[in-house]
Amino acid sequence: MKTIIVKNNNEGTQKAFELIQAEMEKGHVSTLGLATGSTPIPLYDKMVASDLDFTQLTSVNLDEYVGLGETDTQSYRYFMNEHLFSQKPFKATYVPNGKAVDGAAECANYDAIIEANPIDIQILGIGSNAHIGFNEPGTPFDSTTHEVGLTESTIEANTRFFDKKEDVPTKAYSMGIASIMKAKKIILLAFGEAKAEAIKNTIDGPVTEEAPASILQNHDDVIIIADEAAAKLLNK
Ligand SMILES: N[C@@H]1[C@@H](O)[C@H](O)[C@@H](COP(=O)(O)O)O[C@@H]1O
Repeated sequence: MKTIIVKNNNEGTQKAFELIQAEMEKGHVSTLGLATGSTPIPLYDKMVASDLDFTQLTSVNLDEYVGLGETDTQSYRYFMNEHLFSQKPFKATYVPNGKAVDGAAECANYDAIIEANPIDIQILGIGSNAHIGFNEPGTPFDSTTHEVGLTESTIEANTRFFDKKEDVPTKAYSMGIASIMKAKKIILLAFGEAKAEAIKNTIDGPVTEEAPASILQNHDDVIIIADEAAAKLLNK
């Protein structure tokens, strides 16, 4: 696990962009694993502003709210279309279908998509309880795509994107931890003090299902880019 501590979000975003660009220039990227949340927005802005060509690449996103579809402005599909895909076309883009009628079939279908499109670089944010994707504390490390009941703290944290808390979906489909771990390279971004405890548990803590991101200690190509605020509790 490599940790890069940067001054701020701007510097961290630039680093992440350069890493992606370098891998693309080496011809190492066919599939990008993408994340939502506010953290990667500046990275997507940079990708949009760049002259990188994604038309030969496939993207696979981590998660989607159960019940929300492409036209719902809070869906992760809408988010990705808005921030990236409508401006930088990809060959194919995958996000779990929140409107699927048969949840189990949707999860199996998404696993098949991940299998057919091995992820070369996975971008991750992190929840304040160290969740990755929507894999909340307690999620088995051997999980594949599954339906998740969101924790109160995650619902609370995501309320800012909705008019009111009651509008936040209580369930989501998420790529599992085992699937995330199969990505060849993982870049996790963490900015701001609200992520400090999660980053400490991820890097310095034991590998435990109580801190889902701690499993990344067992992956051989993980780069954590944290700003000083998110890194402030780390052992020196
Ligand atoms: N499912 C997403 C995660 O993928 C994301 O990492 C997290 C943190 O979001 P933010 O980057 O806005 O802090 O939010 C949601 O829970």
